[in-house]
Amino acid sequence: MIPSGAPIATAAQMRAAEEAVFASGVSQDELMERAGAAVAREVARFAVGRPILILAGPGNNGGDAYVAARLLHAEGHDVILVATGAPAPGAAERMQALWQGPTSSLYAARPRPVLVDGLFGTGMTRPLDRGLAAVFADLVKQAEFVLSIDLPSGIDTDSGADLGAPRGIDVTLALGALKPGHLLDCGLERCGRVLLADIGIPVETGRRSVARPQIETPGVHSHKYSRGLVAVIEGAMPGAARLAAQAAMAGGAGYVVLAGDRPWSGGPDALVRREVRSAEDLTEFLGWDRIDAVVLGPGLGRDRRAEAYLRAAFAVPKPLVLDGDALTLLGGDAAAWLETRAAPTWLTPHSGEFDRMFAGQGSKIETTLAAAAATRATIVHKGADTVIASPKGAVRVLAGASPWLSTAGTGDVLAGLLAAQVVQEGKGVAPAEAAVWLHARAAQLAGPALIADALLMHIPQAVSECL
Ligand SMILES: NC(=O)C1=CN([C@@H]2O[C@H](COP(=O)(O)OP(=O)(O)OC[C@H]3O[C@@H](n4cnc5c(N)ncnc54)[C@H](OP(=O)(O)O)[C@@H]3O)[C@@H](O)[C@H]2O)[C@@H](O)CC1
Ligand SMILES: Nc1ncnc2c1ncn2[C@@H]1O[C@H](COP(=O)(O)OP(=O)(O)O)[C@@H](O)[C@H]1O
Ligand SMILES: [K+]
Repeated sequence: MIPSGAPIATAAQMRAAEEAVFASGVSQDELMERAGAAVAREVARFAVGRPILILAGPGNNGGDAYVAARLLHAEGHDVILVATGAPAPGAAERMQALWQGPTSSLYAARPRPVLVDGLFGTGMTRPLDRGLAAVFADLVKQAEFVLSIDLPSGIDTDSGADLGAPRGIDVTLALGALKPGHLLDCGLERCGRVLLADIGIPVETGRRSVARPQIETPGVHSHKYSRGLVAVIEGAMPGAARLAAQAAMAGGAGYVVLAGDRPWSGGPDALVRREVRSAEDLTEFLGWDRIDAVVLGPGLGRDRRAEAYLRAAFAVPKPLVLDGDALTLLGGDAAAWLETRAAPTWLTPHSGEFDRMFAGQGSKIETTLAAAAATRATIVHKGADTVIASPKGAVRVLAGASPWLSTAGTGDVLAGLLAAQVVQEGKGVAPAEAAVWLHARAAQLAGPALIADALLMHIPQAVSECL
């Protein structure tokens, strides 16, 4: 579990925020005392009297560990400290000097029921030494409860890449802000439950974890058109567009039209069908001024007709949600295509589609931000770590959604939900954040072994939790 609506800061942003705190007159020792006290509080809560082993590395993460050890020891806990190297001069060294309890060397350390990992935090620069990684993993395996200070040692702060972190950490206590490493890639599965400690470091950032949205109940003056009309375009695999259309309905659009030429008798009667057989038909239909947003791509196909539909949709100055095959058709030319658009666009690629469209290096947050800037579109880069990025640099991340979402059609549901939020919420990351939250919540309500169709019936419950 990840705290929602919390700031996300890189190692460099964290360092800058700490520097600002020091400049305001707070000493490094004072900040470390706060961090260590936050750690001691959580460890005491979870240890409930069991013996504690604390690992302290050579940097400030180790400094936090020395403070926590001292405070826990002073409270009467049974604490043994393992120092993995002499601390660098500065606050960490001073905190080490204040530790007066029992100390063990790493290789002589015996496992204890409670383990505190203060080896490395935001200063991890390279993979863990193999010997250290093995001992650390063994101590984790044999502990009953493990808490990592700030980040699991062996997770890259900015990307979540695996630098040798063990499995089995129960709680990670993030200090001051979440880091990308709590949310992305391997970090997502190694942190356990993430808690956030406020240690008085204000972090100014437009990057946050996804939060539950606020959704307006329709008012007395609302009517179906004022709540927004979503047009979903059918293609070669019509089931995908049907899922998107039904998700748009459940997500609160006032009117949903499914445009295509496939017979379908099974859908809700409230879903309006419009016959569209060709790109000319589509252009004519999309000229209807009642349409507030268009969804194109789920099950579209990649043939000539699909490409002609894509051109027709691009020519219309309406908010556009592009998913699935539409993204594959754009491919590496996405930025050039999107340059031609005046109305806002949302792209919802999974990582395969994203990689076909964009090159780029760095964390999932950095590559998604770069793609948003290049295309001037808001991008929902899906996966177990879903990253939303806007061209203006806003970022939202949702990590830890139900892994049962990894089944065909759930992305189509997200595209429809997104369009429903676009017609209600407007621009940028807000509708994407709302859609991603509703999608994840519906998946949680649907439970294990869900299929995409089952998500649909749980969307209203998810919406009701946002009113
Ligand atoms: N700033 C503050 O006052 C506050 C900071 N806070 C705390 O500080 C943490 C950040 O501290 P930090 O910057 O000192 O980095 P940290 O993670 O302890 O490690 C750096 C040391 O590890 C070394 N090293 C790196 N990778 C390695 C590897 N694989 N294997 C072996 N060695 C490796 C690296 O060596 P180098 O790369 O320089 O060779 C360096 O010696 C942060 O997460 C939070 O817990 C809070 O107390 C609030 C106040
Ligand atoms: N392991 C996972 N954990 C959490 N969410 C996942 C996981 N795998 C996929 N998802 C989510 O499921 C959806 C799948 O979308 P997509 O791959 O486009 O499927 P489709 O095209 O079949 O509809 C996305 O919202 C994605 O974020
Ligand atoms: K750590």
